[in-house]
Amino acid sequence: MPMAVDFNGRPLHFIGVGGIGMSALAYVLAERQLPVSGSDCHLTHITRRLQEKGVHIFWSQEADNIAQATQTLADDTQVLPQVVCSTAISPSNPEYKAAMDAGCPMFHRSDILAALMNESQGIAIAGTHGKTTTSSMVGYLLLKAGIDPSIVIGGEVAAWQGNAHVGTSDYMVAEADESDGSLVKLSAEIGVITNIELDHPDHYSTLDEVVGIFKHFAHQCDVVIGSADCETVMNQIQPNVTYSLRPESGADYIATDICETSQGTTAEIWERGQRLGELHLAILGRHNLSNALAAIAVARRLGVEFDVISTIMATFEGAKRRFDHRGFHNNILFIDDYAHHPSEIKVTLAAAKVKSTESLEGVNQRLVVAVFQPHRYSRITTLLQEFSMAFAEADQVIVTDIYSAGEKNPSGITGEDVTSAIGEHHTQVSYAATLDDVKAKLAALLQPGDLVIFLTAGNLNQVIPDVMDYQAKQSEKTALTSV
Ligand SMILES: CC(=O)N[C@H]1[C@@H](OP(=O)(O)OP(=O)(O)OC[C@H]2O[C@@H](n3ccc(=O)[nH]c3=O)[C@H](O)[C@@H]2O)O[C@H](CO)[C@@H](O)[C@@H]1O[C@H](C)C(=O)O
Ligand SMILES: Nc1ncnc2c1ncn2[C@@H]1O[C@H](COP(=O)(O)OP(=O)(O)OP(=O)(O)O)[C@@H](O)[C@H]1O
Ligand SMILES: C[C@H](N)C(=O)O
Repeated sequence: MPMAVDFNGRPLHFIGVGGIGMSALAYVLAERQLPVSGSDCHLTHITRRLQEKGVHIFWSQEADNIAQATQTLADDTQVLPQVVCSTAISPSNPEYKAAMDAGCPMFHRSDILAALMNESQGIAIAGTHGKTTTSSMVGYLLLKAGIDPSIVIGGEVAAWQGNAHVGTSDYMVAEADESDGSLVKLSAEIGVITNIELDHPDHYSTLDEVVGIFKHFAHQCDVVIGSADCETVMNQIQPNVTYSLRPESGADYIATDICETSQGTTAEIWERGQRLGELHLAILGRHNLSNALAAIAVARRLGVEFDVISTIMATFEGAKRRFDHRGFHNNILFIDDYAHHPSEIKVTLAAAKVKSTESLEGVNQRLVVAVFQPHRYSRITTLLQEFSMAFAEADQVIVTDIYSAGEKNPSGITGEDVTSAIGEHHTQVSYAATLDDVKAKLAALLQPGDLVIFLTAGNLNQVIPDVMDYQAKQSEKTALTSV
């Protein structure tokens, strides 16, 4: 029987504490005044936020951190920390090895999440795509509706200034990640499954293996809410409650009269054949209307009236890096999006196309320029054909080299291979290997009126401030010369 996590005062030490999932858990436990420490090979605003919460952050990741994280009690008793690891931490990591050698109780991130969920009324949001967005919507909806759940998700939301919130109710809204198979450790009163596809060939060889994990998770949920627009969810999971963008689906929750504009999406929402009312979303994309239907189904299960739901959802601004408006300079709109799978790229470029219909004074043509940073050699190698056909809605495509995400590259695949594959189906595609090459290419390419969307789960979005700054200067030059 694996050792239970001790939340009664024994120290916890997170290796990879800056991770988007790890940091959310560290935040919640630090908020509970537990002794929490951690290390990460990258110190960011996320580790700084933890430090402000009282988490002891080590400046580097090394074996000695374990001894330093060990507490010495009054009678000189040494209390070894409970060590929590991200999947990103390999067994060769020096701090991991030191913890093992010292005999520390070892846990995975998912063990901590499962323990927190087990002591809560758990609402777990799973699915290959849309977990962060949907869990953000559910958290926001319940928070603003006065239910005040705790929230631990894989993205940052302005409403709670980050990826975690400690609520006053027994409810906990959690993003349930399937990427490493640890989803099977989670159980919940309500489970949501948005869709099921192969996205992590680093862990799964076939779609069937992915389905098996979701089935295991679904059996551990009292109620499963699933998308009727995903055949695999419907055929393999048979959710108790369904939602769909297709009225003919017969789903429990459907959206009709869908109207997408550059300012947002409206739809009529129905619950088991009864009209609930009109929904307006400020965030674009049919995929986000689908995510919103899942959130509505959760809120209705908790007894929230639809007029409250629609009022709150109209003010939801989304999660960072998900169709995230970064700025508007020289009549060019800059959007940052986390899409890193062909299905995600398709739905996001469709939303970008709608956004580009927004009329701009003095501009008669608006091009969608997609800058794509392929993510994980394993994903690109396995899904290259699907990636090659995912960019039809973009007018121009720039492809960078592949973001490794810590992976090795046994197939030797490169960003140039991705560029060539997309080029089989798209005439306006080019390669910009490095972030500096991207800046140079955009300086030459972008025109007033363009909408440039950065598709990245890696570090490509680091270029956005410089690119916007360049365009702002261009705008000033134009203004001066036109005087
Ligand atoms: C690897 C993994 O399982 N990552 C998943 C996990 O986050 P977390 O466990 O926090 O992982 P990280 O965000 O990837 O962040 C990992 C952190 O670990 C540091 N590091 C990494 C290596 C090392 O040697 N030393 C070291 O310190 C590194 O700097 C980073 O801050 O849970 C999140 C919430 O569900 C997922 O979104 C996330 O990405 C899944 C896959 C996806 O969405 O598909
Ligand atoms: N329901 C959906 N179907 C398809 N794509 C979606 C959906 N929702 C969001 N996306 C796209 O996927 C990207 C990632 O969304 P999000 O972070 O919410 O999903 P996730 O499941 O947490 O992702 P991951 O686990 O891969 O990090 C978004 O930026 C958007 O491009
Ligand atoms: C983006 C996703 N977290 C991955 O690591 O593949």
